[in-house]
Amino acid sequence: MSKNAIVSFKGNKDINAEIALTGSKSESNRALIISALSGGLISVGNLSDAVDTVTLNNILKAIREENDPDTFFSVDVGHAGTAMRFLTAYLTITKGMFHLTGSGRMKERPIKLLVEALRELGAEIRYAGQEGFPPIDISKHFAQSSRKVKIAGNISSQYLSALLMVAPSLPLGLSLEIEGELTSRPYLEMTLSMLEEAGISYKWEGQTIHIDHQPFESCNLIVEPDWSAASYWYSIVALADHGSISLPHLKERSLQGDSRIRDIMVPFGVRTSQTANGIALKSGTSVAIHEVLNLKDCPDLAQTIIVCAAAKGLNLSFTGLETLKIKETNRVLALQQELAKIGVVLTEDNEVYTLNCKQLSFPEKVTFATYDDHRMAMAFAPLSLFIKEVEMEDYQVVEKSYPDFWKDLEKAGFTVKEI
Ligand SMILES: O=C(O)C1=C[C@@H](OP(=O)(O)O)[C@@H](O)[C@H](O)C1
Ligand SMILES: C=C(OP(=O)(O)O)C(=O)O
Repeated sequence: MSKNAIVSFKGNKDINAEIALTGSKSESNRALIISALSGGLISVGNLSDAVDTVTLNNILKAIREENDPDTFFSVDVGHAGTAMRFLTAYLTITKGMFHLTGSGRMKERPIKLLVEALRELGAEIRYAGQEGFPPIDISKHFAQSSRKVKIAGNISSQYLSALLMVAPSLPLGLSLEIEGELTSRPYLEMTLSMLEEAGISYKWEGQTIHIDHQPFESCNLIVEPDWSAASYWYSIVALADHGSISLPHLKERSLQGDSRIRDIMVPFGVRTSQTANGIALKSGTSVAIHEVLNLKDCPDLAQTIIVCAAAKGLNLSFTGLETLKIKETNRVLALQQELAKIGVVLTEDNEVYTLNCKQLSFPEKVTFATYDDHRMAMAFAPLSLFIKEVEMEDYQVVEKSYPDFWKDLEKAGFTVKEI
């Protein structure tokens, strides 16, 4: 049974705290797959506490412990998109027969392009439900028939990352041609950097990435703290009267594209400095933003930035939000519905999304729905700096990527009471 919580902030809006963020969910899930592919040669440090990572880790362990290739294995990833996509490719080349499924929402998140690419390489995969969507059945037979595969880049970079991680283990290697524009590019670059750290060489020529069949090298993949989680602290500092937050171990130069939050938040009045121990955020002066913000490279920051801009009454425009519709929920619709509760309208016109904050107002109490989406809860929580009582529905939803989010808010002076 899901539970709600009342989130509030009393006193002056002066915030001062040190917050130790959990490891990046994206880096962790790649590290787990790469380690599994290396046959244990590669170890992983500072793994994320995210439920998505715990789920993937448990699945990989259970598969490793089962050594009868004729056992039919049923695997449930819950809400974890990367786990679904990465496992689809990983299980294709793993001995055994697998039924791969997930939550109700996962069955609405497309997987067709990845399945088609794997079939082209020689995989036998069947849809066990609706064509193009999980659940899928993966047979034990895989004989690579081709090295080349083409895939559209505009739906999800996770398909490409999934293919690239298994590439060194494919007998013929892989030449992956990206068709059209590429969404979430930093995530693809993260995959290649982590493969490189694991001893894998690649060539990126024009639209094609080539990886030959090659062995992994022994190493320890250390996961950095999660920059997407850091984004909620940027929002809090941007909305507080005075904010000073230190985030240990976070590095400005990061594999994570969401580290762009640092530059995006400068005009929102948040200054970042590198310290001996990590980074420090401080509130400063805001400046007007005239350009349209393109979030194609960092879709997971969209909710943080849009809600923060709305609360500041900024009529900003955004592009690059198309993939938000196929994430944990239709995030565009969810934002529209919840922003309406503070009088803000988010319109969509030909892939340009614009905030209209003319009627912005903060009622004494607002109940926000979270749509099974951790980022809805975390993006709207900072509004408790303006709204006396924020009731957050199904507040534990944050555990997907940042289980300690509410505890950390309490450290910074917020009150979080389960009801
Ligand atoms: O590869 C990854 O770790 C991720 C890629 C992105 O997805 P898309 O490539 O589907 O945009 C991002 O939204 C997701 O949270 C994590
Ligand atoms: C989209 C996300 O995750 P996934 O696609 O891995 O479910 C997210 O964490 O915002």
